[in-house]
Amino acid sequence: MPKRKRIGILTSGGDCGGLNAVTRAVVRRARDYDMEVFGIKDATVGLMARPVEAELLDVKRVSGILRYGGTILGTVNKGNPFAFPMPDGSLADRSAEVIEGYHRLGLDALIGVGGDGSLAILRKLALQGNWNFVGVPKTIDNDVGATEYSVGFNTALSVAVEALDQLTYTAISHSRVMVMEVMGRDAGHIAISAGIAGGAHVILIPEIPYTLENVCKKIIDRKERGNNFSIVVVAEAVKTESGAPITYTNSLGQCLYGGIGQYIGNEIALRTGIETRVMILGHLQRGGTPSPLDRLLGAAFGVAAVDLIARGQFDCMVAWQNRRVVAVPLAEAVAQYRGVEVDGALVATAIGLNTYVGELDPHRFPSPLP
Ligand SMILES: Nc1ncnc2c1ncn2[C@@H]1O[C@H](COP(=O)(O)OP(=O)(O)OP(=O)(O)O)[C@@H](O)[C@H]1O
Ligand SMILES: O=P(O)(O)OC[C@H]1O[C@](O)(CO)[C@@H](O)[C@@H]1O
Ligand SMILES: [Mg+2]
Repeated sequence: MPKRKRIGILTSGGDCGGLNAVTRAVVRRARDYDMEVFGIKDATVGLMARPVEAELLDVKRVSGILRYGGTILGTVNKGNPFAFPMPDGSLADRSAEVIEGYHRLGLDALIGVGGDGSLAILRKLALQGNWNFVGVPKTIDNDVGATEYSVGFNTALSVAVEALDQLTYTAISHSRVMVMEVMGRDAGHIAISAGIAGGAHVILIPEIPYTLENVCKKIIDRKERGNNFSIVVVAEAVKTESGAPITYTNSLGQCLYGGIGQYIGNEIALRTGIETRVMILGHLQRGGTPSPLDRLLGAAFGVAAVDLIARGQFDCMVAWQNRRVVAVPLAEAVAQYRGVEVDGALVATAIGLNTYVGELDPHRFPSPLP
């Protein structure tokens, strides 16, 4: 009897809604091809461990998990195997151990569910180690190239909009400005989408420069027109007006985003005299019940990823384009960082709503229409 094909699946980078929907779909689809599936624990960390940390997944094991937040497989967003932090503080190239982990497990192919950072690392490992690799894009940041949507973005967006709705009530009751800082790493996708859907009056994203003068002018104009409150959404990677990034280093020496909301809030209060409060939405955006759309996307991507393996199509990523799942070369997906399109429909929509989104050509009259 021919040996059953053995495939692995791992999730890497920050967790997000919909990861378990991918895992479940992979296991269910693999059954159709009589492939066995190993779930690798904590991404490259599981492949580096000896014995390799992985569990055989069957349909029963993944039953019901599409409702759960997080990932049953565990994940990492630190410890790049090409520059792995060692106990003595040095960085070591441990890629060979990770590569060997794939072969020790006897895999015929691997599905890596990751964001831009993870997919770039996994592709490098795959090329170096002769892995048969298929990528699935996931990240709340929605910044993976070549796909309109990544798994997890929609859940984060729902959380952010719900938060904005709640902040609006308290802003109105107290006649305040509320500033909400959202995640997104170096892109403003969560901010622009949540800002529009949550009715924000100012949306600041890293892709568009702004002036504090015009942020405050918008808020004062609203007050003069009888609006006692304003809502500001700011993406974590927005810089100060003079272009300085705001990050902090925690006690483990990790450099993280966080704090631009406070900077913007302080400046608004100082310049307008209006009481202002700031909220950092933080990791709430990553968790919680996956939205229906992320479950759908995760399911479609999981099924398609196994189909690609069955067809022997590797070094590619499943992507959502024009209402379909397609396979794109992984090189293409990781080559282009996908920020918010300054000339795109969402920025045009925000401008059409008279939202301040930064300093764009005042003579342009953009429309969401092409
Ligand atoms: N073992 C690992 N596997 C993959 N990426 C890792 C690993 N360890 C550390 N990283 C780092 O994590 C970063 C992942 O970047 P990032 O946090 O953007 O994650 P991602 O995969 O893009 O997903 P997300 O953006 O949703 O967290 C990479 O830049 C890489 O340096
Ligand atoms: O979980 P950590 O390490 O704090 O990472 C936070 C980062 O991860 C993300 O949630 C996903 O990339 C970013 O939006 C955020 O900057
Ligand atoms: Mg990323």
